[in-house]
Amino acid sequence: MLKLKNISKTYSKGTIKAVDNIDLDIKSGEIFGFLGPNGAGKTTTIKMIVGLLKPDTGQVFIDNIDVWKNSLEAKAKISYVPDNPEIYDKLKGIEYLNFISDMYGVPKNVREEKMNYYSEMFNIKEALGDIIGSYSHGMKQKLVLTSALIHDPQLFILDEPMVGLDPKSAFQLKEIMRKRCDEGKTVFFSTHVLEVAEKLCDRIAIINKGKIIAMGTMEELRSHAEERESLENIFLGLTE
Ligand SMILES: Nc1ncnc2c1ncn2[C@@H]1O[C@H](COP(=O)(O)OP(=O)(O)OP(=O)(O)O)[C@@H](O)[C@H]1O
Repeated sequence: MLKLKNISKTYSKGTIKAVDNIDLDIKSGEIFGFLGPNGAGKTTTIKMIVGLLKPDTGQVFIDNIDVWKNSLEAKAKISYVPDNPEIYDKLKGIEYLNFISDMYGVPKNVREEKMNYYSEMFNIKEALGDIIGSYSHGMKQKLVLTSALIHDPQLFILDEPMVGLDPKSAFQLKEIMRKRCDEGKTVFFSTHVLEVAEKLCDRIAIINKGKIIAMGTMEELRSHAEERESLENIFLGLTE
């Protein structure tokens, strides 16, 4: 469903190598966690996947479509929730949801059903008539999550999704992620919360200094880590 082939990205005229020749192959129905310390290259990788940053080298395929050659076709299959919900402060919540639904061509009856369902679940339904500028950080994040789920993407990409969510919303989001994968859809997310990755993910990749240094199921990661048991220990051992 998602394939990265030898992608690299440098910043500051090549002086900072943020992502260094990485490969990933994520299947439909997988929930895949992308872990790494601060500055490891997670956000840069995600931005290359969703078409916001052009890789210096390499290719990204979503459902066998090259993101940088057929970007509209590829983007129609995904939703992206960034780590910082910077959205149009002057719009009302409902206007933003309709705008995103229009972009994805979601029919009126379908969008209404999804908007109701997710905005009720995330407890923001009452606020949809207010302008986004009046929302808290968590409410903006929940609005972005709602908007990202309206067109029922085949690939759901989230950058640090648990940050800023209250425990109930974080629980609900984890349930949504798991359910989507059970339906054969794919979830790719970055996180610093190792317990979430450990409990939720089918597979995990650990990135450090732009390179993938470990990848596999929890079992596979454990088998390479001798007596180290928790993901926290494996992570600390690999990235120290
Ligand atoms: N716009 C930019 N200009 C220059 N350097 C950048 C830029 N964006 C990121 N970097 C650098 O690229 C490297 C990777 O950054 P990136 O944001 O991808 O890491 P990250 O794993 O998402 O980190 P964090 O967990 O702190 O969000 C870091 O060294 C960072 O300082």
